[in-house]
Amino acid sequence: WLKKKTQRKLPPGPKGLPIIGHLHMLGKNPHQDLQKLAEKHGPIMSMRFGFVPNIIVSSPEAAKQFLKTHDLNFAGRPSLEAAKYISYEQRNLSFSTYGPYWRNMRKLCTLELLSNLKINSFQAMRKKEIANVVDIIEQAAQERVAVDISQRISSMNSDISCQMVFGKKFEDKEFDERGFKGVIQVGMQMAVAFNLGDYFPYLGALDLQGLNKRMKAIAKVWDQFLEKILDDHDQSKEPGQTKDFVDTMLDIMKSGESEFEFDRSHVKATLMDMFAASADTSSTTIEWTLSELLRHPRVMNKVQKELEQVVGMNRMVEESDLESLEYLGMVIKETMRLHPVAPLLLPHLAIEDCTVDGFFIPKNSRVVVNVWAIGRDSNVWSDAEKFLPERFIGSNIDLRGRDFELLPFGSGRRGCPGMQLGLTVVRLVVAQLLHCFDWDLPNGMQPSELDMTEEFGLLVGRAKHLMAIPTCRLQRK
Ligand code: HEM
Repeated sequence: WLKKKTQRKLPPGPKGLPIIGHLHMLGKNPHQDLQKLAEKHGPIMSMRFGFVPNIIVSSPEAAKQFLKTHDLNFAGRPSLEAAKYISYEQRNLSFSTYGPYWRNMRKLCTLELLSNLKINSFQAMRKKEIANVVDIIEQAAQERVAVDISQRISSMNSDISCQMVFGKKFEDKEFDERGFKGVIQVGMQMAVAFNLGDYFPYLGALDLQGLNKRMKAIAKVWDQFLEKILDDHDQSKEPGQTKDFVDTMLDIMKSGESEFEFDRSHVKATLMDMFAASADTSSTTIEWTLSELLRHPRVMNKVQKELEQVVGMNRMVEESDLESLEYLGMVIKETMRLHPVAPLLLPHLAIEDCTVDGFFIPKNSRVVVNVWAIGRDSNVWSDAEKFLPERFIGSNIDLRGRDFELLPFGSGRRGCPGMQLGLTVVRLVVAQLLHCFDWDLPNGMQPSELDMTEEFGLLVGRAKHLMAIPTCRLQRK
């Protein structure tokens, strides 16, 4: 047994320190630090953060091994302190452990919220929300003032997600003195904060940083809000009224016919998950796309020319136009290659011991796929650091999880179930904003001067808000 054990070859990795392992090697941007380390130690790298073994995956071939060949074994999720406190003991979809509950809940969400049929049923609502933003930007265009694109897009997406998931949108004042967005942001910040308990499990219960206490407090505010939504749905039962996602979840819960445990806490965890997973992912991708377009006026003009040809200058963009906007599709792919909003995906967990590429991967290792590093790998992409949408002309490479060199939505069992919805919103908003307006950077800033610094968090967005001055392009009737 001893011989067998010592023969097991772990993936290579840097030398760690006692107790903390390799934690000291991660700075403000872990995806960038891990990329540099992988260049030295290889695409399957072994590291230890505190007491927790991690496997860092940084090439398309290696990603394929973990997310396709051995997908089933790596479909677990680690139990993180934040997931425990703000997602009802991991009853949500994103962080639930792999098993029948996760499978059934994923099926339910796909069918009741994320299928093409459901996505299309919210088309009119999206159109209205985007038209509201276009109105506001038109006003700014008349006044020749800069628009805070980051803030506008984020709040519009939050309204779109609210209506899809909760059935209506909310005013800040309906929530707490910090406002709707404010409370969500506090929760998100705590979720990504460095939590000792995630790396030294025995310390978790001691809550030395006081983080768990603060997370419990924010979870309470969330819970009251979600309870109110469930109560409102329970009370407004008018015959013939169309059912929304909350109604459907409540019906299933009350019927008692679900094949899995399903009470109020499961409903609340899932609602919150769907909201959190859908709002900021799309808006951050839109922000990066517009940033790259402002830095590359040639590309921006080309997208606008395509819009002129496909849509014409007499009307706004409709969702039915999106499939014909081929160049726009390439621009989105190129943006997601350079700026995947979840650069390390969500952490996966090895359910059993496994051998990958001759390396032994112990059970319970966390698997981190660095799709940011893969997207910028010069062995995979020529001129990897350049923004060149034309690289996709005549190429079959797609971003839906089939091609492992481009994985902004992950791949396999745990791949993003909201991809179709996300891509619809991203393409529609970018197309509409470029069709209705020309954009200039404020204060005579040159395109090459636009700051593209990233800020690492639950998602990786721009460190600074994107500001630009609009000029009306389309005469709206
Ligand atoms: C541009 C938009 C989006 C991007 C880039 C994105 C990206 C991702 C990524 C990278 C993952 C992790 C995959 C993994 O761990 O292997 C993920 C998971 C997930 N996404 Fe998205 N996403 C987007 C939009 C959405 C939307 C609109 C929803 C709808 C509610 C959604 C729901 C989810 C859920 C529930 C999971 C967890 C799946 C599971 O663990 O089974 N996402 N997404």
